[in-house]
Amino acid sequence: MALLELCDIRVEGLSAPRLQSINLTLHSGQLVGVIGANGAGKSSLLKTIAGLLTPATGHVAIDQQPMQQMSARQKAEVMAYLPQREQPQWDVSVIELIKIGLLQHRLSRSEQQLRIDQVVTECDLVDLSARALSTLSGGEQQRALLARALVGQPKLLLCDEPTSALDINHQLHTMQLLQQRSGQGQLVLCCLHDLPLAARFCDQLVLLNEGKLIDVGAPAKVLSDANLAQVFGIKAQWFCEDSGVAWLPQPL
Ligand SMILES: Nc1ncnc2c1ncn2[C@@H]1O[C@H](COP(=O)(O)OP(=O)(O)OP(=O)(O)O)[C@@H](O)[C@H]1O
Repeated sequence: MALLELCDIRVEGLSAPRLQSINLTLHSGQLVGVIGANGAGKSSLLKTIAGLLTPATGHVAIDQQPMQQMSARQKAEVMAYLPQREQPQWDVSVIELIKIGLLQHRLSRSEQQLRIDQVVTECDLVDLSARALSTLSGGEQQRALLARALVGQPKLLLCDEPTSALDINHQLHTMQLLQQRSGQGQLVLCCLHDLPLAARFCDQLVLLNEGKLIDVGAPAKVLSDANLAQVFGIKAQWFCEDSGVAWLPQPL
């Protein structure tokens, strides 16, 4: 059964629609990469699913339930959203930030502590947990914000460029973590600019261009020569091993 359904979504922009004619059905237990050039509509798609942008037409359903009919608590229980950029409003500590991710969840104190300890370890925050957010580097803040999104173990996890500020070790670790979460049954949807990373870790890719859905499917299918040329204006040589994927991109 589909966890997420988008039906004929259109989101208006200033001079052109940010999203148009988007139809998409995704199932639980998948890590899905959203790819496309700057301005393609990736963040707009995640914001629409998160309920932060209201479509002019169409609807979003999560677990068969139209999102417009869901209360704030229901939404918080079922999904978490990691924005592309977030300037934390309060200079809380890492632990206090992570606890915000549990506010709408009814859990015992011991279960809360278990979940917090788990994400602190998973996001490599053990030595940073008492630090105020303002004292962290950009990548450390990104890991703290990811921990806040992970801690509620939502059915639907929306991550907008979760690896953009991370060093290579933390990029790999974060993608493995997201893959692990999808393996446990969550649907993880994440915007990525790093196409080899997307090809290596994602079960499916969603390719957007100028607000339209161009292709959906396995990375090998979506990262075709024709799609790379049309959307990014590049050609690429790919090197695929069991241990990973690399590429040599060139402008057309
Ligand atoms: N607040 C806004 N109001 C109007 N238009 C917007 C707004 N934010 C973004 N847009 C426009 O919507 C389109 C899609 O933007 P979006 O941020 O979704 O792209 P993106 O694929 O996430 O890009 P990037 O890779 O640069 O993050 C772009 O044309 C952008 O200029």
